[in-house]
Amino acid sequence: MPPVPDAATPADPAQLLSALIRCPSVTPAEGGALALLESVLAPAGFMVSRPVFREAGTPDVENLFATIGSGAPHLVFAGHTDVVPPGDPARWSHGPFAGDIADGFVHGRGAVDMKGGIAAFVAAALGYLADRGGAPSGTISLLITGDEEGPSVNGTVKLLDWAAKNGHRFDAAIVGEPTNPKRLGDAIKVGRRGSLSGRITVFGRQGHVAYPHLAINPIPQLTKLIRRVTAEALDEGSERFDPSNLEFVGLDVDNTAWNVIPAEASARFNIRFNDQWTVATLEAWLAARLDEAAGNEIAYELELMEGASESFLTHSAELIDSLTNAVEAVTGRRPELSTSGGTSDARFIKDYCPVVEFGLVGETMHQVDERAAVEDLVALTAIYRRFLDDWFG
Ligand SMILES: N[C@@H](CCC[C@H](NC(=O)CCC(=O)O)C(=O)O)C(=O)O
Ligand SMILES: [Zn+2]
Ligand SMILES: [Zn+2]
Repeated sequence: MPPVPDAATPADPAQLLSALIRCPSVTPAEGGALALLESVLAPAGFMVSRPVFREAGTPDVENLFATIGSGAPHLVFAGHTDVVPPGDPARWSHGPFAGDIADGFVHGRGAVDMKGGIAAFVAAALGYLADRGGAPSGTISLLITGDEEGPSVNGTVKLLDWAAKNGHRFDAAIVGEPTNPKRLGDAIKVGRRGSLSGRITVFGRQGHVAYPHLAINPIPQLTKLIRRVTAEALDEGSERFDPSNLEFVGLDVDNTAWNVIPAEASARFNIRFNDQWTVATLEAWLAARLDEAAGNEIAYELELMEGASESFLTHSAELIDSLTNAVEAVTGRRPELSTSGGTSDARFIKDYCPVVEFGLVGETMHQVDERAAVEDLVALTAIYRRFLDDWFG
């Protein structure tokens, strides 16, 4: 088994990642991952807090905030130690929580999403501090949650509020999510599309399938509504964002019988939307089309779920240029400034300071045989280190 990294020396990112993978931190379990980070950060002089956040109806979640130095500039590295479940371990070439280092890769769940990003920024920060006699010329903080892959209720959103209440003001943030599609240096994320989930429920009248004139079947009515809202594209994209897309993700009819017309049918959807929309304009767009299709004939309800996020774009040229230059200096490639893909905890951080995202190559994230190239971990550490030297320079 690979050794736990030596806390007294700047961490080797591959060894640190291997040790983190051996902590089975499937959301919402802490799995030892935050304790391991604390054991590496505290001896280096970081003040480490481990707040636990709670909310009715959601699991309690452990989080970590570590900070060193004082005053401005205040840089925060952000990320999550929770991971998605591995599925059947027998399908993996290396145990999902074994942390094997073999064939030039660190193997295991979370290798790229995103314990690898954390290992690299911890190694970079420890190296930077060691070279500066233990103190930054400003403040470096680490904001790590155990609730990114889950409901995202007891994680970054509450940790940011906690940090603000404890007097921390950030000037810039880097999230270590895997942002590169194919090769390290492909892309920095400088914004994210918004996300809105909702449900359309059609109310019919339950009845016997042999006597349909005495019932109202909500299923064909629901399909009419679905057809209407999927009949046209939301948009064709904008200057900085991909097109918005609306996807139906579930159909729910509470009926196990073969001879009963059900009373209700509902469809769940998620919309990923660009800067041409807000949650409010999307609601109006949906309502107009649903009303038109429903007329007086279909009784329906549109519900929008809590936790929607608006799109955002980071405008800080200082932050984007510094990171771009660091990526180019190490990889020889100038990264695309991207807003594609899913959302991330940057959607919460952007309310506190400019935020950009850069991490490993995301190709194997959430897959069986997730793995990070050791070479990429070393290069990512060098990129973060270069950024630190430049930012605090
Ligand atoms: N479960 C949470 C957050 C879901 C975040 C998730 N993000 C990714 O998959 C990242 C992929 C990428 O970087 O493109 C998502 O977009 O659904 C919630 O729903 O609140
Ligand atoms: Zn992630
Ligand atoms: Zn993920």
